[in-house]
Amino acid sequence: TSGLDTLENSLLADIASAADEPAIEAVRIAAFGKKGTVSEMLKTLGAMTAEERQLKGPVINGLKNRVTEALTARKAELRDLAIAARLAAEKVDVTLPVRQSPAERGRIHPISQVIDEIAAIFGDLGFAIAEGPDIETDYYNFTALNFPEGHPAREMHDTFFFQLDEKGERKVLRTHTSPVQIRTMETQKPPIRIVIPGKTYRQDSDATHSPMFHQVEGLVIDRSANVANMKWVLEEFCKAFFEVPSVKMRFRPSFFPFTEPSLEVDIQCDRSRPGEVRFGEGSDWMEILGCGMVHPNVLRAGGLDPDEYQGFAWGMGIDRIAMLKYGMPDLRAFFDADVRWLSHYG
Ligand SMILES: Cc1ccc(OCc2nc(C(=O)N[C@H]3CCS(=O)(=O)C3)cs2)cc1
Repeated sequence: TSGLDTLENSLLADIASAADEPAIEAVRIAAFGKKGTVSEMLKTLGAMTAEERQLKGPVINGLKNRVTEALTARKAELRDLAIAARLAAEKVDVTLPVRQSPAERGRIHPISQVIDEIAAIFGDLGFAIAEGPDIETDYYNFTALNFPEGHPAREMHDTFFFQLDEKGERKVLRTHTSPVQIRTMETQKPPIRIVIPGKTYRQDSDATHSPMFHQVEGLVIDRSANVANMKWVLEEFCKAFFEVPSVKMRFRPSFFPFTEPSLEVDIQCDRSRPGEVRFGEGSDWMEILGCGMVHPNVLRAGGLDPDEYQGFAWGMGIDRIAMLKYGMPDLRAFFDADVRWLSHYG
């Protein structure tokens, strides 16, 4: 039976040296598969005489049992080794400090940053923040602001109109934040000093115009507010916002239905370096806002007597100013909600 011993020793050696589960499975197949060495051995029992089988049977079965036992034990050992290896590989050290990857931190949108800055500057000048509805009536958005019937701004090419509502009222997406000033005059006794940041909507869309954009308007109403006061307030704002000790401003005559006189304001800037704008210096001019003395019809629409009260107002587009301040090429990037872009400016 030396042949049997040799076979058993070589199988046990193969089992012991099987390094992983596929290897031990290969040994099992070599021993107990269809053409397996042990399977073949067991088949020879069938062809033996009764006496022969009596003799060899227990020897072959003994070999089969010992090899099977060794296989099972080694399989279990290899399984445990594989599990231990995975546990080691996938170990997570929960005591490690949190990774501060930038993407995980939220960002304040540049427009919101600019609104906050502007609100803070006027807050320091004694202004309150006022807000109002984005969906406005035709009355508050146009009529109360002295827009005559048939004024082009009332047309569809400029303004988003809603279907007539159940009361036959024409609703619009507000084209400026001015309706809020009317609503404030109706509800608050002068003196009034408010700024109104907010979303405004126009049928406009190209590299420098988005159908939804942001404005900050302001209103001062009391018994003596005049153009000189207006110029001072606007100059203080520009110095603070553009962070310069002095700024040259140019007031050009203009026209708006809700102010008389109306002015447009440029500030001095230097655009000699391509793609860069510096304020408070240079020989170039940049328009940044419009302003004027509140028209008497508008005071009346707010329920005030023009012989008793007067005031001034202004309006500026934030998106453009933010672009200037942060040096952004295209307005549309503001609304793409591209995290990489936002985190660059956040
Ligand atoms: C009751 C009331 C009375 C007066 C008012 O005057 C608001 C004003 N706005 C402007 C102005 O030039 N605005 C534009 C600047 C760029 S923009 O974003 O397109 C809007 C001038 S005076 C507002 C409300």
